[in-house]
Amino acid sequence: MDGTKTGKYIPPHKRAQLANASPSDPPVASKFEKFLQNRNDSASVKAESSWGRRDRRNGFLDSEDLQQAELLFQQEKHEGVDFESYEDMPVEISESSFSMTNFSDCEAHPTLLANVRKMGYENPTPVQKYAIPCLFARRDLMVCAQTGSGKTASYLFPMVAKMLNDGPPAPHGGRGSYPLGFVLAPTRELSIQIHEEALKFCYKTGIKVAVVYGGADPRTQSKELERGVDIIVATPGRLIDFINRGKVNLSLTKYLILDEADRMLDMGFEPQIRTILESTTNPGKETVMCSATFPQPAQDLAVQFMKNYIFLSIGKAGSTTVNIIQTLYKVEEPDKKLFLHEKLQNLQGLVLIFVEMKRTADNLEDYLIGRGHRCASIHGDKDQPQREKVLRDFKSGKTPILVATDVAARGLDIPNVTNVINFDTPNSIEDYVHRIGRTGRVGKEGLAISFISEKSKPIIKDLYSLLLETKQDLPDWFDEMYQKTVITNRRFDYRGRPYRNNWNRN
Ligand SMILES: Nc1ncnc2c1ncn2[C@@H]1O[C@H](COP(=O)(O)OP(=O)(O)OP(=O)(O)O)[C@@H](O)[C@H]1O
Repeated sequence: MDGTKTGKYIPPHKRAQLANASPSDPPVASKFEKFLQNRNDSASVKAESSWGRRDRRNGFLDSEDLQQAELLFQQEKHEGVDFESYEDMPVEISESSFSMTNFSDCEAHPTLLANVRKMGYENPTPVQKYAIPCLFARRDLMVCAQTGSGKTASYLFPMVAKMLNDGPPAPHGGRGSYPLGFVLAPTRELSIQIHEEALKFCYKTGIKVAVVYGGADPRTQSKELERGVDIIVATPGRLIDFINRGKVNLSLTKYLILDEADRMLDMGFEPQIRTILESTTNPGKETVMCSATFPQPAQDLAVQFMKNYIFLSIGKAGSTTVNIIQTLYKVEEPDKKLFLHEKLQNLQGLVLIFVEMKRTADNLEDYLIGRGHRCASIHGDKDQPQREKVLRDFKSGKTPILVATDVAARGLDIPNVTNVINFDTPNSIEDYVHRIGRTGRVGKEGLAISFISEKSKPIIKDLYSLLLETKQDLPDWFDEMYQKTVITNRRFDYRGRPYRNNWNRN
């Protein structure tokens, strides 16, 4: 062993450096001790599981991760959480033998259970009660459960628990990261949020989590990957980038999770997802796909990547929670801005306004600021630091009104969003469900307002069914609009009679 007078090991790449050290440099031993001292000051915490032992820092944990998790624990506020409304929801599960009542019912490491308590989770939510035991049984799972019902924990908790129970894998000898698990999400902001959740579940366990997404400096992300990461949260494009550059290798990956799976499998993302899933070669891999909406074409595609999977649906698939009051206003396009300005006078709390185009987001932001509102906007043309700042200011209430395109429609969990406004109606009912799901989360109440105009036609039929199903009040004018749309859409056979199929569908 090459070492110093004190017998301490010096890695080869440091030896030349030390040989050239100037006389004013402190002696090697004190330099090393200083390093240890600093490390002990900032991260004197050792991992509480066998995952720490293989750590290059002799089991000491990454101080930044610890500090971030501690900060996140402090921000946890679960007062007012009321899952009663979820309790009598119909549960559809393809195999009925899986359910649990408490987090401690399953074989979970004490550190993980302590983390769950620190997060303020007293009992599992309905989706967690069914999904967690399925995943402990090492089955593939397709989950469809309402927005804000706790799907993130339903896959993170069992993944971390199984990793802790199995212990770290044998050293692979390769360069870069060989993650045991990954979570893919469609937007950068959602990846950041899932990473923060994962940091809390992994607190003090020694399991290293990282997030990689587009728009951020790839060098910082790359350095982190080089040091070795156990769970990667990622947007698909950036992950593929790192796979191609040899920074990530998925040959050991066992836990494959697609959040917002229907979005990930639609035309925009499907080729990237295929590339990623096909580079996972571990025969023991387990796949989870989840979303609040899972239309049949997406399910048909999802099954291509799953084996012997369980299907779990809580509440009516693709529907919204009854905690959201949905209100419609008939407003013609030129009047929408003024109408919005007036509506905003009476709304409290955080208000999220959805528009269809980036340009509209900018225009509307300017208009509302001009009218004295504290407002910002978020969309795909803003650079990433700007996007993150805008979201931080919104969450903190500094700018309580946020105009957004669909980049903010899925997954974002922002407490106190009391109102969602569809300034422009979305193109599909799935987008509508995700958008309004930014309010009324974890059993809280929320209000969703939609401006309906001539341009809303493509969604009228599905919206009508959804509103009926969720027992919302339907204004007469909307009923008429629906009837008209149905009649216009009816097709006729050569004798001028409507097709039977259309009659049934309508
Ligand atoms: N068991 C629990 N007890 C209390 N709060 C919980 C529990 N599980 C999750 N939560 C909280 O519920 C909120 C919503 O959870 P989450 O974001 O996972 O919902 P989701 O189902 O993924 O929603 P979406 O479909 O919109 O992505 C989060 O703030 C989370 O911390």
